[in-house]
Amino acid sequence: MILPPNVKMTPMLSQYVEWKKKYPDCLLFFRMGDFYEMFFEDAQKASEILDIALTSRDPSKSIPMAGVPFHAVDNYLGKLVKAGYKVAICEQVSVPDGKSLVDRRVIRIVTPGTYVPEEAGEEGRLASINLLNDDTIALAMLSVNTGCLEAGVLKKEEALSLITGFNPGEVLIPDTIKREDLPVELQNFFILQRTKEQFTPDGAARWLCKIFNVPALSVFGLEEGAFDTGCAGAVLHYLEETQFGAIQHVTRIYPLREKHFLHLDVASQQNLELVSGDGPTLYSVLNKCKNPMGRRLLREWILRPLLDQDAINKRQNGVEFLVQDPVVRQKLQNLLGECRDIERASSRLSLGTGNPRDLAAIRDTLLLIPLVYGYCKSSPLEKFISSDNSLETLSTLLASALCDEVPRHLHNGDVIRTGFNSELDSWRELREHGDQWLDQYLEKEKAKTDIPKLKVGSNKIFGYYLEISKGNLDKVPENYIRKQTLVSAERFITPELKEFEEKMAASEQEIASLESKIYADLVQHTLEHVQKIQDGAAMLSCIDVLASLAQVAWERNYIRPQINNGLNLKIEGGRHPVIEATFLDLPFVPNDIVLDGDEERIALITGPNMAGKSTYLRMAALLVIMAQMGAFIPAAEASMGLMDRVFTRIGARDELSRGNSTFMVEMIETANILHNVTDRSIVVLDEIGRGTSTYDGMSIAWAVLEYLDHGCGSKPKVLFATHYHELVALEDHLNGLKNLSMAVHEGERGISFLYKVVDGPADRSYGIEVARLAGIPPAVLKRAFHLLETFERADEVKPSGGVMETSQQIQLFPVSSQAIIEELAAIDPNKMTPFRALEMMYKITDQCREELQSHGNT
Ligand SMILES: Nc1ncnc2c1ncn2[C@@H]1O[C@H](COP(=O)(O)OP(=O)(O)OP(=O)(O)O)[C@@H](O)[C@H]1O
Repeated sequence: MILPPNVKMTPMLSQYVEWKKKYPDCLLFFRMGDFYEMFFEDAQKASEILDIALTSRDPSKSIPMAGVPFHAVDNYLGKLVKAGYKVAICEQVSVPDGKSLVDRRVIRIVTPGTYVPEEAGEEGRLASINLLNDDTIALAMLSVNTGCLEAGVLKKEEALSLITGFNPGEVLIPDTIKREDLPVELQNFFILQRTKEQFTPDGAARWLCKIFNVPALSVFGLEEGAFDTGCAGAVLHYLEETQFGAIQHVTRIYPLREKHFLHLDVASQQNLELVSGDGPTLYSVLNKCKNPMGRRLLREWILRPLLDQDAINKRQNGVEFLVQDPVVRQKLQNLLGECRDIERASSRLSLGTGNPRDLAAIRDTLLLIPLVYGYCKSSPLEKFISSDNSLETLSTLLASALCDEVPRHLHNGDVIRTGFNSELDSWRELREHGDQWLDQYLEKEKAKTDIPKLKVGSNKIFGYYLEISKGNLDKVPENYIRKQTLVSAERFITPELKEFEEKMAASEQEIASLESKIYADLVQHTLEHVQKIQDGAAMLSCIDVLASLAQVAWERNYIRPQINNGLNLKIEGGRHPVIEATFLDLPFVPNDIVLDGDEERIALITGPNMAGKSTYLRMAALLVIMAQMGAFIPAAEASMGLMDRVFTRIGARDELSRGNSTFMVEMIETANILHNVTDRSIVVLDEIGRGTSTYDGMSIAWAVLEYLDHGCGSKPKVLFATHYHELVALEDHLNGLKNLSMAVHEGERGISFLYKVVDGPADRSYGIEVARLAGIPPAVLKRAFHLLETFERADEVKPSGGVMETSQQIQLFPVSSQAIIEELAAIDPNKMTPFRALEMMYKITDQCREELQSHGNT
C-alpha cells in the first residue's frame, strides 16, 4: 500500500498499515470502539460504493477516513461483496484501558462466496471447478450458509447446468486454467485462481479425511483419487482460510453423480422461468413453504427433478398423504411456520458470526421438532424423518440456559437465564441489591450527620458521591473526602461508597464475562451436535416442501401423475401451472398431450399467433419437471415414462454481450439438442428458424424435424411449434410425426382463439387477422392481403429446394392508392370528432402526396 506523503504516523495508524499489508487484496475494516474504520484508498473506495461520508483523520486532511457502525455492519458487507470486494475484519482483541494501544487481529475475511448475512438471502455459495477435458468437468459446490458440500465429476453440460442453478458468489479454479478458457456460462461469475496443488486429489483426500475424521472418502461415496476430491478440498480450504478454521458446520461430502437428476440445461432453466424470471415462475407458484429452509429446498427440487422412480413415488406418497389430510397439513404448516432457519443459524455460529438470537432460534426449533415428528410418524412422511432423538438433551440445555427473549448482541446482557448458573446469579443479585444498599446507607448517613437533605448520586468522573448543601457544610464528618465544589453544594466520597462502587463495577464485569463464557460453552456444545441439527433441518425442509406441494395441489386441483418406465407421455386435460395461477380471471383451457415412443412422438403444432402454441409447449415441459420432482400436476389424468432430459429452444434470447446474435443463440441451442437427445428426452422447439430469412429458416426447421424423426439414432419426444405452414406436409413423409393445431373460431367480426389443441394441421396461418386484432391500420392490412395472394400464387415451396425466383418476388410499394381509397371508405364521418376528422385529413393528404411522388408526379 502506498501512503500519501506527509502522513504523520501514530501507533494506531502503524498498526492499521501493518494489517493492511497482510491483506492487500481486501478492504480492511478496522474496529475502533463502536465503528469499523477504513483509511486511505480503502476509505475512498468504500465511501463511493457504500455512499458514506469520506472524512479525514487529521487536520491536514492527508488521511482519508470512512467508517460504518459495527451494529449495522452486515448491510455494508453485503453491498461490498456484491460489488466483488473482499473485506478483512480486524477486531479489537484486548480490553481498551485508555493507556496502551488496543491489540487488534484480523478474525475473518468476508468474500462474495462466503458471506452469510444475518437476514436470509441467497448469499454464501462457493464453487470450484477443474476442466478435465473438452467434455468433462470436476466440480464441488459448497453452501456456506447450510454447510452442504457436494462434489462430482460430470459431463460438461450437466456440470454447467448444476453450477448455473447453484449461482455461486465465487468460482475457484486452478491457476493452470486461464479465465478466458472457461466455458462462457461461467464467465459472468467472480472467478478466483488458486494454486493447482490445492486441487490435487490425493493431497485433498488426506486433508478432508482428517477434517471429517473418516478413514477414506469412500464412506461418503466418493471415488478414490478422482478430481472432484481435489475440488472439494479446494473449496473447503478456501472457506477455512477465510474463516480462520471455522468450518465445523461442514460435516460431510455429498457425491454428485452423472444422470442422477433429470438434466435441465442452462437455457431450459431460463426459458421455462423455473426459479427466476421477469414475472411469476414455477417456483413462485409452488412456493407455499413456511420457512426459509423449505424455500431453499423447493428451489433445489425444481432444478433437480429425479430419475429414480422409487424416490419420486416416495415424495408423491408424502404429497398425497398431505393432500388427503388437510388437518394434519395445516397443523404441520403451523408448526413449520414457527420453525426458524436452524441450518443457517448453526452455520453462522460455526463461522463465528452468529449471535444469541441464532442460539435461541436453534432452541425454539429443537423444541418443535418432536411435535413435527409426532405428526409424521406412522404415515408416508415417516420416510423423511430420522428417528434419532438425541437432540433432546441439547434442546433441554438451551431451554434452561437462555432467557426467553435474548438480545442480538451478547454485550447487552440478559442472555443467560436466572437459575442456570449460581455464580452468575449471585453477581446479579449483588447488582440488583445495590440500590437497596445505597438507600440504606443514605438513611444511615443522614441520621449520623443530622443532614436530612443529604443526597447520593454518581457520575463518570468520581463515581458515587454524597452531596451536601453549602448551609450544612459545618456538619460534614471527618472521613468524608471532598471531591467537587458546586455553586450551592459540595460533593464528597467516603470509603464505604468507594468499596460499594468497586463491587458494582466488579459485578458488571463478572456478569459480562460469566455470560460470555457460558454463551461460548453453549455455542461449542451446540456445534458438537451440528450434524444432527442439520439432519433435523433436512427433515423440516422436506416436510415443508411436501406440505407446500400438497397445499398447491389441494388449492388448484392437481393430480398425482403415474410415473413408469415406459416411453409414453399421456396427459389429459393438462394446464399450464403458471398461467393458470396468474391470470385468474381467464379460465385456462385444458389440453391433452399424447406422445409415444414410436409413431406419434413428434407433434408439429401450427396455428395463428397468440393461439396458445408456446403455452402448450411450455406446459408439456413444466408438467414433466413437476412430475419428476415428485409434485402433483395440473391435469385431469397423467401417466408418463421417466424422462432423462428436457430440452427447450424457446423465444429470442439475445446474448449480444457475449457476441452472439439472436439467431446464433437459437442455432447453438438447437445444435446442442440435436447432439444430445436420447429416447427418454423431451424436446420443445418453438418456431426454430424464425431468426433468419423465411426460406433459410424453413429449410432448417424441415431438416431438424427429419433428423429428429430418423437421423439422430434416438427417438425423443418432440413438440414443435411453427409458422411455416409448409411443414405440415411432413406428416406424409415422416413416420413419427403427427400434425396438431390450435383451434380458432372464425366469426363475422374476425377470428377468436379457442386455445384448444386439435388433431390435424391449421388450414392457414391467420397472421393478418391477428394483425387486425392488434390494431394494425386497415391500409396496411389490405396491402398485406394483396401481397399474401401474390405469394400464394407463386410457386409452392418444395422440400427439394424450390426457392422463389427473383422475378417472382414482389416489389414492395409504399401504401397504394387502392389502400387509401379503402381507408377513406372505412371512415364513418358521423362518428368522428372534428379534431379526429382534421387529423385524418392531414394523414390522407400526406399519403396521397407520397403516392404521387412515388410515381414521379410531384
Ligand atoms: N390453453 C389456454 N387457455 C387460456 N389461455 C391461453 C391458453 N393458451 C394460451 N393462452 C393465452 O394466450 C396467450 C398467447 O399464447 P401463446 O403465446 O402460447 O401463443 P402462440 O401461439 O405461441 O403465439 P405466437 O405464435 O405469437 O408466439 C397466452 O399469454 C395466454 O394468456
